[in-house]
Amino acid sequence: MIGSPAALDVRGLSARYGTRVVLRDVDLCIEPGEIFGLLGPNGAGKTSLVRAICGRLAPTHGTIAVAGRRDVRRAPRSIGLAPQEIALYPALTIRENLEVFGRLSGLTKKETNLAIEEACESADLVDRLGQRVEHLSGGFKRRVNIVAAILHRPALLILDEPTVGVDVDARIALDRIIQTLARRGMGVLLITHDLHQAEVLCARVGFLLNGRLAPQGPPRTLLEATFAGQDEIIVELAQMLSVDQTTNLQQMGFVATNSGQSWHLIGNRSLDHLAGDLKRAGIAPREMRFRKPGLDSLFLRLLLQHCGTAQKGAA
Ligand SMILES: Nc1ncnc2c1ncn2[C@@H]1O[C@H](COP(=O)(O)OP(=O)(O)OP(=O)(O)O)[C@@H](O)[C@H]1O
Repeated sequence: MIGSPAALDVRGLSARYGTRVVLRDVDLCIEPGEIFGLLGPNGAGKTSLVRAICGRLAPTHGTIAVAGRRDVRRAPRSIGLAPQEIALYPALTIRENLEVFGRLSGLTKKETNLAIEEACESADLVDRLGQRVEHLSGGFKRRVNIVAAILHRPALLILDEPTVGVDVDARIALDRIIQTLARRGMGVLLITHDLHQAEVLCARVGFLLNGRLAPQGPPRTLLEATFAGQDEIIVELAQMLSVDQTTNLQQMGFVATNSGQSWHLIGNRSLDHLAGDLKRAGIAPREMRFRKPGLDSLFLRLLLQHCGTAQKGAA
């Protein structure tokens, strides 16, 4: 892959719907064989970025190249897109579905059959080709959804929430398939709300907030730069807090997630010391634990910073 152009090279991309700016000066490069995790809250602009990459939203500024080509609409075979909604024909078998998608991608019948064998080998679907999609589990439907997107061997595979709604075993199987595809040289843009999946799978991740893609980098590097070896203390509650107790927790530096049942604090503090502070505030935790901060901790911090900036901007 040395010498191959980047699977995706986005530079200074801005885009808008009418007067509403949705992407702001986005830089994003994905090398062949690299899995990049695109993270961000609802409405951040992830779908708009995918639409721009696929040539369906015109940039106001900046450039997009897929596998070295700037005119993506003339090179649709360079991109494979597996949408979040399963886009398959339920009454057809896996093979029949894939034959339709192969032909739609512009492959001949012979090329389609070859591609089906090869892609189904990677996704461990060979023994199931005769099964009707409506009889498959959610995890297997998601596998077929991915295979349908790669029959034409795209340089860039875009996966929009590929593991949403599947159980843990199926998720692990899907993660392996994604890794296999990357090892074969595809650049993968993985859009996910599953921050644990992103941490395990992605060489680099980027946070999209209000149309800006920053920060981005390897998960470990981002976490080290933000938290510098500090611990995260998580306090789980089983009680409703009074206004005073909530204020107390916030003054100790805790922030709430999970509808106020889970409180998080970053810092090197002793559990005994904290337990004393909580007791004095009349708070009896169901559980207290330490862990190393993960991408979910970083996501929470970025969201709080973003909300703070947005509130200051509005004031
Ligand atoms: N066709 C459109 N016209 C006008 N505004 C739009 C259009 N599509 C999306 N938007 C707005 O652009 C912003 C970004 O939307 P987008 O769908 O790209 O976000 P997203 O990160 O994909 O969200 P989600 O995770 O909910 O899918 C949102 O505020 C959305 O309301």
